Amino acid sequence: MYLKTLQLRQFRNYQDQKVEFNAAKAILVGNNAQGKSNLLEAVELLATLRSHRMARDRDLIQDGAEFAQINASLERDVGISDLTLTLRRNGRRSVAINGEIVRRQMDFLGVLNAVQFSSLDLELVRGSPEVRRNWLDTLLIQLEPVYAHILHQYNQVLRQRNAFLKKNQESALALNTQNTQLALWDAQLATTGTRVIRRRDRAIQRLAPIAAAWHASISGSTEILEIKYSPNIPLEQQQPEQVQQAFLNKIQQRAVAELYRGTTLVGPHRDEVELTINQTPARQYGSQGQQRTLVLALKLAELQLIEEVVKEPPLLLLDDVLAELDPYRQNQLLDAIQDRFQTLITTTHLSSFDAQWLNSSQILFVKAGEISIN
Ligand SMILES: Nc1ncnc2c1ncn2[C@@H]1O[C@H](COP(=O)(O)OP(=O)(O)OP(=O)(O)O)[C@@H](O)[C@H]1O
Repeated sequence: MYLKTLQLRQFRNYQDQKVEFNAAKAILVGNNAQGKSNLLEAVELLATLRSHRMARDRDLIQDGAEFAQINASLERDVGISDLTLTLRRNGRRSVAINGEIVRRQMDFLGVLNAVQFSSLDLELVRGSPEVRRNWLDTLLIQLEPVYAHILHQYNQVLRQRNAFLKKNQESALALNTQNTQLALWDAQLATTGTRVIRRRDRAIQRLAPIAAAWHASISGSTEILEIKYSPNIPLEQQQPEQVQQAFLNKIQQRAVAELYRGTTLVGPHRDEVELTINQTPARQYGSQGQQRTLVLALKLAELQLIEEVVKEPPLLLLDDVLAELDPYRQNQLLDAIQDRFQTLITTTHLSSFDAQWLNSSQILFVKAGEISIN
């Protein structure tokens, strides 16, 4: 797939800016805080309707404006699509394809695919389990757009169940585990949660061998990367009914603690994705360089897996990471990309690129929310 044009209106520090991409690689160069990452964030939003910066919609809208709009023209094997995402201060969003409003967001997801790689991704190794869950969820949204709906349903049930537990936490009418209202929430939590768990499991099963192969190739086979999905609900059985039963059993076991703490302690909101290198947890393993190798392997695996599933190469968004990789890892990445994946790269200095790369790239200068070609 190929992003031909991108237009940003009242988005972050862009007033109204249109960019036409004319090469498989575009390098966005500029000082800090000029709007380079903002542009990549706009593409990421079109791909996933999420921002890895965890921004709220009102942060994405230009200060003082009521709405922001991102518009893109995307070429795929099936033809050209025109994508529009409108963000409003009240949080309401609308999406359109070829000028027609799309009612369900999941019908918009999956048109544009992109893998984002920024220095924040080192948090995949060092950060909390929530960082890894968000990463996996964002990947899944692109592999199976219906997952966005499934996850939304689970989170809704979780919020309502939590509110119920909280409300009754100190109630004089001590809530007991036989409560019928609670039993209804339990059943819904188990049904929606099972859908989340099974999809996360399938995605990791497909991603893990690809990431391990990349990691072996970059590390010269001296290190073995293992990625293991470690669900909060035991997943020995694969059938949905069995997973649901295991879910309900675990709720029973933790019932007293849940009532006491007034919150849901069981479910995929407590899952972990374990990353180990040579059987040692990656966060404890080795240097920053080795942790970067791991993240690079994950990103290359994401690219490959999305390409396998959607049958077209996704875009790659490299936010200020190339300079952080040593020349060997840079070359691994550049070799893998070649001209197959359209790549948008941000940097503060063109000096970190080799001449061949510079010659084959479109160079765009970013200054205070404006983009120029020289
Ligand atoms: N909602 C907003 N309205 C107006 N300006 C905004 C908004 N959100 C962010 N900005 C501005 O965008 C700029 C940050 O841009 P961005 O994060 O893209 O930086 P960058 O060019 O990638 O630089 P760096 O190399 O530091 O990452 C800041 O000047 C910030 O004030």
